[in-house]
Amino acid sequence: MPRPAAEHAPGPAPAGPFAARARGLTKAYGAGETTVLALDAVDVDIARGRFTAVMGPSGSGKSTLMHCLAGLDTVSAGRVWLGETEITGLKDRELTRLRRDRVGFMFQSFNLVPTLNALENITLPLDIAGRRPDPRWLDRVVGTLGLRDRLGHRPAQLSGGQQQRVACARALVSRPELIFADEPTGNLDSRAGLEVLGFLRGAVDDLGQTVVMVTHDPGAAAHSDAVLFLADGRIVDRMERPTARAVLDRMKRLDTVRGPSGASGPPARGPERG
Ligand SMILES: Nc1ncnc2c1ncn2[C@@H]1O[C@H](COP(=O)(O)OP(=O)(O)OP(=O)(O)O)[C@@H](O)[C@H]1O
Repeated sequence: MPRPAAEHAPGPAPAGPFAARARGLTKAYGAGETTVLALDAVDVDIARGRFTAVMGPSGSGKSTLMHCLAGLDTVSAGRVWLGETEITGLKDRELTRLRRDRVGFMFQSFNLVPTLNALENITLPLDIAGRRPDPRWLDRVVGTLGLRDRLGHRPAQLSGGQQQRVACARALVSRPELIFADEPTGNLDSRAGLEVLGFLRGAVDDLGQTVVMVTHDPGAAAHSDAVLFLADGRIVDRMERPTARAVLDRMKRLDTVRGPSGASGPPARGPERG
């Protein structure tokens, strides 16, 4: 097993245009016989300015990977960098600041504040940080997401798709280096889901953002530039320029190899690159 993060002095990131990186990332939950190894020495590079999807069977470690890369969860061993900054070993306060300044989050439940209107929800993370939004960027995000005429509405007055777009704008407004989206289309009908995927795609293509999206949906993954496949806490494959068909086929093979018990995964193919 790699050395625990606490034994490393934070160091510079391995070279490369990466928004996030991990080496030997290991996460175990529980202790003794009930230990669950959610991530098993994962090496991963998240390329800057690209849309990466993370797929895998239920329990394969997708959310854990995202949470550890985003500094929302501690690691059991290994090292994680956000941009050039190693986050393993950072103190809570430094980590909170780094997350606030450099990472945006979108979750399946949109986590909008019901008593605030759309604009207030969008700017809330900046308000909390005591920062003012850049008006030109805010205008561009709101325009790109088609929210201009909805800014005064409260969440209850918006459709599911519009609420998710507000959550998307909130993730974008601080111009984060990296946006993590956990099943962002999970609660939406297919039309609204497509809309949100289109906006995430646009955030990458038009606004130059980096997006990492966890999804179960091959159709959603097909909007990404590359898909990482997880099984039993390991990255077992990746696919460039995915199509829904190819992703579906790959997922079926993953499920077949794992078998119904999920006890054995396909052989790991070594460190993930680029
Ligand atoms: N807080 C926790 N305590 C104990 N075990 C946990 C905890 N969180 C996750 N796990 C376990 O770690 C493993 C990976 O969980 P994770 O949520 O990352 O999987 P996932 O691929 O995102 O699953 P799903 O697709 O079902 O959301 C699972 O076996 C899960 O039961």
